[in-house]
Amino acid sequence: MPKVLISDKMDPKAAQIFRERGVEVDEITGKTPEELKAIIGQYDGLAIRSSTKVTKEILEHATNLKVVGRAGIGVDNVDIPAASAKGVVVMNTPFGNSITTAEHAIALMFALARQLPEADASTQAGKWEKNRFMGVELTSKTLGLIGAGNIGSIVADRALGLKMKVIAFDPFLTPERALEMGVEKVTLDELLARADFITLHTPLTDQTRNILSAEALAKTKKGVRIINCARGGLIDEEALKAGLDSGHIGGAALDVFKVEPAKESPLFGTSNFISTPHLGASTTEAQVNVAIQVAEQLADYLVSGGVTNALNMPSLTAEEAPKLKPYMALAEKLGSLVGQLAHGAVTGIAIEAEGAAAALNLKPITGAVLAGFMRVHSDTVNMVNAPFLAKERGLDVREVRHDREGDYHTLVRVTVTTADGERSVAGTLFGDQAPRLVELFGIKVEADLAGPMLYVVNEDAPGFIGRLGTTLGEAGVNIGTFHLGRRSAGGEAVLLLSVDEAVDADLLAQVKALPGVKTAMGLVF
Ligand SMILES: NC(=O)C1=CN([C@@H]2O[C@H](COP(=O)(O)OP(=O)(O)OC[C@H]3O[C@@H](n4cnc5c(N)ncnc54)[C@H](O)[C@@H]3O)[C@@H](O)[C@H]2O)C=CC1
Ligand SMILES: O=C(O)C(=O)COP(=O)(O)O
Repeated sequence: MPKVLISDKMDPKAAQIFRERGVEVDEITGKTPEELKAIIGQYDGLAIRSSTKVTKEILEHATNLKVVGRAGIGVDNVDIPAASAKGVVVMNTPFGNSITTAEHAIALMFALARQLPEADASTQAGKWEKNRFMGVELTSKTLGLIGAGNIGSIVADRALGLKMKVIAFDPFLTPERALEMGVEKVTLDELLARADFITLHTPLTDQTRNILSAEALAKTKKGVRIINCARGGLIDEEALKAGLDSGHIGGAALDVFKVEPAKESPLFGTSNFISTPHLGASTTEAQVNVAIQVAEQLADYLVSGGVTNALNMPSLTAEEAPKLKPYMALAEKLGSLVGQLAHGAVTGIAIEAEGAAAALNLKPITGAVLAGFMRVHSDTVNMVNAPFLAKERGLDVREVRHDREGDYHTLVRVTVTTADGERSVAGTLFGDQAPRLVELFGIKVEADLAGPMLYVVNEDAPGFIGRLGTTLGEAGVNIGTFHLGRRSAGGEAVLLLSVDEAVDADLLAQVKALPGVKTAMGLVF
């Protein structure tokens, strides 16, 4: 039974779903990295929010880990390249808390416009300072969105309802989408110069880090009010403090900080500064949504192989997974076969699908071919990290679908390109389930690729099979299955034998010495 650790506070629905889906679950929150390292080895899955930092060191100790699920959106607390390199799938729940977070941004905008927290504190202190708190109206003001994705567009929708003018800076925002959203697409400098309120809704990446730098803040309109419900590293906090102190910045509301938990900050106590402790996603509705989603997604992956919302792997629905499973087994065997047989550096690999296979999602099939191909040289390769490793090695990977009907109702062909040219193998599924090799380097064969095997290429001549059988028999090697194919009578023949134990170097040398043998190799599947 797969075992999952919930390491951050999560709605109880998550644990309930895991149990209902046959996944064992432990809820252990608030662990230090050292404590987490000590226990993470027991788990197949890890469900987190933003507190747990899934670092390279943690992943090194996660010997059984297959999947990390983020109950929320931002995954800057997960070292995705390290997870990919280890073959761990990373998933998030991209929509579950977006409305809630957008509402928090709007709430903070109102709070800034009317200085609600300071007015509240003063009133409750018995001061009744009616003349101290003069606010601004939102109607007709310009709201500048930095980042117009899911949350940014909900914020835009709400702001338009408040009769604000919305302008947006997002390099990936198309003019059509801007039109549909009812916002004006602008450059960052234009946004800085025109916005009365600025709200940030981008992930934290190398491009967005410090996007509101001291220099950018200096370009803003005097009196601008800034809201950040995205990530702390997007704003230079010291420059923000200086801007608030000088009065150039009229107000700032931060839900997120560069260092969290933010127990101290030069910003605390500054006039017109409001803060909340990363509460953007903290509503009952959003937490139920993300808890259900993350548990369903992790359970799907661990129980049936379904992949949803993965950041480092193509999606595969829980319905598709059982259909694709035998294809992935076939693909992995074909990848392994070409990996074991290829001589010299492989520069390209093509995956072709014919018949029923052509209608399938090819990404997982390609991942399985690459995993089989590269596992020949490394034990730690799987479907998740194989495409990344292939890219790292500069392997040119191609996927081709053919409409044509071939000899088989379904066929997957894998062709590798080496300095010596192209070589291909092809396989089908018998009864839609059992992987079978049907073609090897242009020769028709029919073989089950399983366990230790012996591969022999020889000149087709009478008596050869007998001599080979005797050689193996004398060495005490039992033959399980025997598959033969040849280009033409008397031409090149290929033999694939499954053997009960791997053929050792001595025996291989004897086989190679038999008359007519061109190549002989031991294979393992
Ligand atoms: N405070 C909180 O509790 C929460 C914070 N968040 C944060 O909000 C962020 C945004 O979430 P979503 O809108 O769902 O993500 P999203 O992926 O739908 O949208 C992000 C947008 O940022 C844009 N973007 C990327 N690089 C950019 C750049 N250099 N300049 C301008 N725009 C850029 C993208 O094109 C995209 O449209 C998340 O990454 C997360 O960090 C999300 C949920 C809760
Ligand atoms: O979903 C996100 O990106 C968030 O920042 C929410 O964080 P949390 O789950 O509340 O720790």
